[in-house]
Amino acid sequence: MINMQGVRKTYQNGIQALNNMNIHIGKEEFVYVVGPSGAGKSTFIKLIIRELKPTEGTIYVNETNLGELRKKQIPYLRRKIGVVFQDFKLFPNMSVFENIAFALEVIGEPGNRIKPRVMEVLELVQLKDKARYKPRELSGGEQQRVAIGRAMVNKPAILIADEPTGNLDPETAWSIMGTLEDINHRGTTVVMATHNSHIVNKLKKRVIAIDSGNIVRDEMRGAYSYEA
Ligand SMILES: Nc1ncnc2c1ncn2[C@@H]1O[C@H](COP(=O)(O)OP(=O)(O)OP(=O)(O)O)[C@@H](O)[C@H]1O
Repeated sequence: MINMQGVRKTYQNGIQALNNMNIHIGKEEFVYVVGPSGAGKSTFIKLIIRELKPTEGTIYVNETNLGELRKKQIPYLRRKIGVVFQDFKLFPNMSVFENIAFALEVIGEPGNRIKPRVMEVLELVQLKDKARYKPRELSGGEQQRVAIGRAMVNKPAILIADEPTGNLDPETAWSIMGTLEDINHRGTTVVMATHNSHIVNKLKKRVIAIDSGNIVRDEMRGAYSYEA
């Protein structure tokens, strides 16, 4: 599903963000990526979604070698990967429905298929009754669920979440985790970068710990840190 071999990323300013990453994430796994600020977590995620190219090494996502991907093929990769961020990144002037539908419109989905699929997704993220609301009329947790809905509308094989609970209170964060678990149980691989030690330690999953650009720990049902 996601395979990195000998991946190194050095930014133009000379900072080596990742050194020799070797990792395999299989189908339907749920993985936390943890590590201190500046460890390389976002760089790892940006490489998977092909926002960045590695300086060295090979990355496969869904059997696609990203190094052989041409620029115009990137949108096809992005359909296989849903992405959610800490700050939701919703369109403020569009309703919940329109925010989700937009992801289908840009890939040229026929109009008659859009409404039924958006309704399915609203059901998945439990926002059917808020379809006409604008993002500013929603709580942070609801906004994050819209972002998750938008990420899932193309039925991607992989959902990447970069600090998805970062702006949410603890209770809302747990409800978002419930949504992510549900998505994972339905067959989507979930990769979540997080600083939320409470969630990682309570809701046990595979933990990949990165520090100074290296994988320092990779454990099934791992903890946030060694001490935890
Ligand atoms: N565009 C960039 N140009 C230069 N250096 C960068 C760039 N983006 C990140 N870095 C550097 O690369 C290293 C890894 O950064 P990265 O954002 O991947 O860390 P992170 O683990 O996601 O941190 P955080 O938890 O704070 O989000 C850091 O030293 C950072 O300063």
